[in-house]
Amino acid sequence: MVRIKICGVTSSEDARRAADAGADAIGLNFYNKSSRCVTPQQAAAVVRALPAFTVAVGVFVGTPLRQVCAVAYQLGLRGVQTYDDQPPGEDTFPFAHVPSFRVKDATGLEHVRRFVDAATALGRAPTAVLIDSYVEGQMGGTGHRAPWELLRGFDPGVPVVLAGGLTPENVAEAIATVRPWAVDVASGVERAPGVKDPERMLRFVQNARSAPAPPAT
Ligand SMILES: O=C(O)c1ccccc1N[C@@H]1O[C@H](COP(=O)(O)O)[C@@H](O)[C@H]1O
Repeated sequence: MVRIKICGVTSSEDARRAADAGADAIGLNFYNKSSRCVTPQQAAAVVRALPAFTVAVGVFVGTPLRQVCAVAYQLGLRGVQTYDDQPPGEDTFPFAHVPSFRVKDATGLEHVRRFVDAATALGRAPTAVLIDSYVEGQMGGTGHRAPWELLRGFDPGVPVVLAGGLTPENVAEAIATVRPWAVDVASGVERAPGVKDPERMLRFVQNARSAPAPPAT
């Protein structure tokens, strides 16, 4: 069954609704240029509101490893989603690590493969890789689709999380095309920037669950 992360949750109400809708994970965005950015204090309230079996993942852009780890420990995050081009240097992330890539063409996918190979050779294979669309000057949360056709059959050696422009309307087709391990959505289930729409979250989860199962991992 495909895993589902609803990203950019900014309130306890939205966290509970995402969990009630059936999401496996919610994302807390600490990137200060995002309309979905939360402070660690706001994030703590959101994490407290989650039921026991729904995990929280932190989204960090350009944040030093030490700071990422401090926030993740403090909040009890299950995973960290990062946007750095290099595998973590000296230390292994003591969390599920999901490096994220904005991909526009085959060269971009080759870069992902090389990243995973290099990290694996160092004994630091990521838990999964997230593939998003490439939009000049923006790191994520763009509402633009990733190149699904290019991603058909893409196997970097670790599970793939598909993100970028997913909606309740297109998620089943995206899963059927790419067969990702998980899907991740931010803007596609919002009614305003940073505010989730309960009905869209529910339909997103239902439609994702009705799509063909991804390969077993
Ligand atoms: O959501 C953001 O504002 C954001 C900012 C910087 C990095 C990542 C961000 N979000 C991630 O982007 C994907 C795709 O977003 P969308 O569904 O196309 O709106 C989202 O799932 C987050 O993981």
